[in-house]
Amino acid sequence: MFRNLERRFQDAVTDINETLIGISLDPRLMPNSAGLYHHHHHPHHLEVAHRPARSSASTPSLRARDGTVPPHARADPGGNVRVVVRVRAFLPREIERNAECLIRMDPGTQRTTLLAPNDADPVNARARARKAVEERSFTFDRSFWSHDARDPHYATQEDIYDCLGEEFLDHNFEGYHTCIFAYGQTGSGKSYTMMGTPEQPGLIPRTCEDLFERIAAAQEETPNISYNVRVSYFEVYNEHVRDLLVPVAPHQPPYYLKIRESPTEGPYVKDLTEVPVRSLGEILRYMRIGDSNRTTASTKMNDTSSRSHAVFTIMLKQIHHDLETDETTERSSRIRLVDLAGSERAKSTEATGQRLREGSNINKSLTTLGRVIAALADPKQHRPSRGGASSSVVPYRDSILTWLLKDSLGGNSKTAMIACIAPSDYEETLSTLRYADQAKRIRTRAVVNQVDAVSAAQRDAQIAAMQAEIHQLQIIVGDSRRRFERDAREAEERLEQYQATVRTLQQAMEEKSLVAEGKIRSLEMENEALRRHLKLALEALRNPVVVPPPPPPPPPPPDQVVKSVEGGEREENDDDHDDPGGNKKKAAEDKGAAEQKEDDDDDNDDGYASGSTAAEDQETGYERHADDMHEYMRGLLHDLNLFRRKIGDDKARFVLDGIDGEAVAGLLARPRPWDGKRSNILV
Ligand SMILES: Nc1ncnc2c1ncn2[C@@H]1O[C@H](COP(=O)(O)OP(=O)(O)OP(=O)(O)O)[C@@H](O)[C@H]1O
Repeated sequence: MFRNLERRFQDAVTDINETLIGISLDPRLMPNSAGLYHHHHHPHHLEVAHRPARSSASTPSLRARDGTVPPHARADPGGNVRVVVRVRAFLPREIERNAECLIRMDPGTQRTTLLAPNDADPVNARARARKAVEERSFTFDRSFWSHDARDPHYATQEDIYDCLGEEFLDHNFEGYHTCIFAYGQTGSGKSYTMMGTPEQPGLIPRTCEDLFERIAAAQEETPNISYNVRVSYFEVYNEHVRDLLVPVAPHQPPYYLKIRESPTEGPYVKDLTEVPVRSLGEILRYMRIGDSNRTTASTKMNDTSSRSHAVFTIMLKQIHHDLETDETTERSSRIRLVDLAGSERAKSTEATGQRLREGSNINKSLTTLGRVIAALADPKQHRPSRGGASSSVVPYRDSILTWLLKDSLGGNSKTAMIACIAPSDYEETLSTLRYADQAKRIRTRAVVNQVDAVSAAQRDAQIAAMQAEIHQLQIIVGDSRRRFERDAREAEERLEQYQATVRTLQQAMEEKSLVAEGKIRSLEMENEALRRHLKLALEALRNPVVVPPPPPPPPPPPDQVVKSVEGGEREENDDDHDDPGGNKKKAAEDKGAAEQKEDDDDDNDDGYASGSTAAEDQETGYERHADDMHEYMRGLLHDLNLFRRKIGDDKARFVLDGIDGEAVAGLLARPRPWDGKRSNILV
C-alpha cells in the first residue's frame, strides 16, 4: 500500500510537472505571464508564443506580416493583369452643358455598359457623324461606380483601396513586385484615383499609410524583422526621364536621366534618387515634393502635366534575422504606382512644330504601350515557340515608358490597371474600355523575391568583397582619368560601375546596421521580460501564497513511509544506488502487483489494508497526506518553479537594474522548512 501511495504521489508530481511545463509553454494558459514568454530568447518558446497569432492569421495580410511564406506561394503560377474600371462624377462644365451619363454598371456581374449617345450633346457629335454608334458592354474584375455619391453602390476612395490596394500590399509583404497603373483620357480621374486630394486621399497615400502601419504592427509583434523602405519618383515626358525628387533648378535646362539595363534587375533609370523613408510623414513629404516639381516643370512647358507619365516607386525590403543562428533572410518587393498621361493625346492630329514633336513622342510612349498590351494579350504569347521564347516579339524597347515598365507589364509582377472613364464621352470611353478589355488577357509571372539564410559571416564577406572591388575600381578609375581622352567611354563605364558598387555597399552597410538594431531591440525586450519575471518573483516571495499547514503526522509506522518516499525519489534520479537489502526488485514486483490490483478495485487496492478499520484509517491518513502533498506541490510549483527555470542561466547574462540578481537567486533557492525533497521534483 505504501508503494501504491508512493506511486500515486509520484504520478501526481509527474502530472503537476507536465501540466506546469505545458502551462509554461503555452502563454494563453498563463494570463499573467503570457507576455513574459513572448520574447524569450529560446526559439521554441518563441515559436509557441507566436502560435496563437499565426493560427488566427487567416487573412493574407497577417500571414504576410509574420515573416513566413508558405512554399506553394513562392512561385506564382501566373496571374492575369487585374483590370478595374471607374467612372467619375460630372464636372461643372459637363453639368452646364447638360451632359448625359452614358455609363451603366451592374454591381452583380461587374459589367460596364456604354450607351449610345443622344443627339443633344455636342461632345459626341463627331462620333455619331463618323460611324454607327451602338451600345457596348464589357466585363471587368470590378466596375467602380463613382458617378453619383447618393447611390448605395457609390465607390469611395476607401473602397478602391480596400478592393485593390490592400491586396496588392499583401503581395508586397509576401515578396512580390506589384504595379498599379491608371489609364484614361485627360480629366477622367486618374490623378484623383492615384493621388487624390488631402480630404480624399487616393491609392498612393493610402498604400503608404497602410505600409507604415503594418511595419509598426509587425515590429510590435517581433523585433526580429527589420524593414528598409525607399522611394523614388520620376516622370516620363516627351521620351525623357526626369527625377521628380530633384528640385527644378531655375534658369537651367531640365536635367534628364539615362536608362540602363542590368542583367539581374532589367531596365532601370541611372542615377535616379532613391530616398530611404522611415515614416508616413517622410514618404508623404517626398510625394508632395515630387508633385510640386511635376507641376513647376509642367507650368513652364505650357501645362503639360496631363502629358507626362508619373511613376512613384516604393522599394520594400524585409530582413528577418534569426538571433539563434545569426542568419538573415531577405525579401524585397517593389510597389509601382503609375499615373499615365491622358490617353486621348495618342490621337492628337492637329499639333504642329514643337507641339507635334512632343505630341508624337508622347504618342510614342502611349501608342507603344498600346502595342505592348496588344502583343502581350495575344494568345500566341502564351504558347512558347520551339526555341522556348515567346512566339511574338513584344516592342518594349520602342518607348521609354514601356521599356521601363517591361517587368510590370509582362514579367515578374502582379499588375493591375485602373481604367478611368468620364461619364459622357462616347468615343474616348469606348477606346479606354477596349484598351482595358485587351489588358485583361495579359498574364504575368510573379515570383517571391527572397534570399534565404545568409549568415552574418556571408554578409560580412560580401561587404569585404565590395570594399575590395571599390578599391580596385578606384585605381582603375584614377588610371582611366589620366587616359581620359583616349578611353572616355571605358572610363565612363568604369566610373558607373564604381558608383553602382559604392551605392550597393552603402545599402549593405545600412542593412547591416538595421539588423544590428533589430538584435538590440530583441535583447532589450528579453531584458525587460526578465526584469518583469524577477519583479514578480520578488513579489511572490515577499507575499507568499498561503500554503496549507503541514499535514497532521500520519499514524505509525512513519519510518517505512519516509523510507519508501525517499526510495521512490531516488529511484527516479539515481537508480543504481541506495538499495538497502536488495529490496529494489521486490519493490518493483510489489508495485506491479499493486497496479494490477488497483485496476480491478480502486477502493480496496491492497491486500494489506483489507478488512481492518485501523488500517483503513491509516490509509485514509496517507491518502490525505498524499492529497495535501499534491496540493502543496501544485501551489509551490505554481509560485516558484517557472520563475526559477526562467531565471536560471539568463540571470548571468543581464545587468539587472536595481535588483540584486544573486540575492534573488539565493532567495529562490532557499528550501522551505517542510520540504525535504523539493529539488528533485522541481529541477
Ligand atoms: N471619383 C471622383 N469623384 C469626384 N471627383 C472626381 C473623381 N474623379 C475625378 N474627379 C475630379 O475630376 C477632375 C479631373 O480628375 P483628374 O485630375 O484626376 O483627371 P486625370 O485623368 O488625372 O487628368 P490628367 O490626365 O489631366 O492628369 C478633378 O477635378 C477631380 O477632382
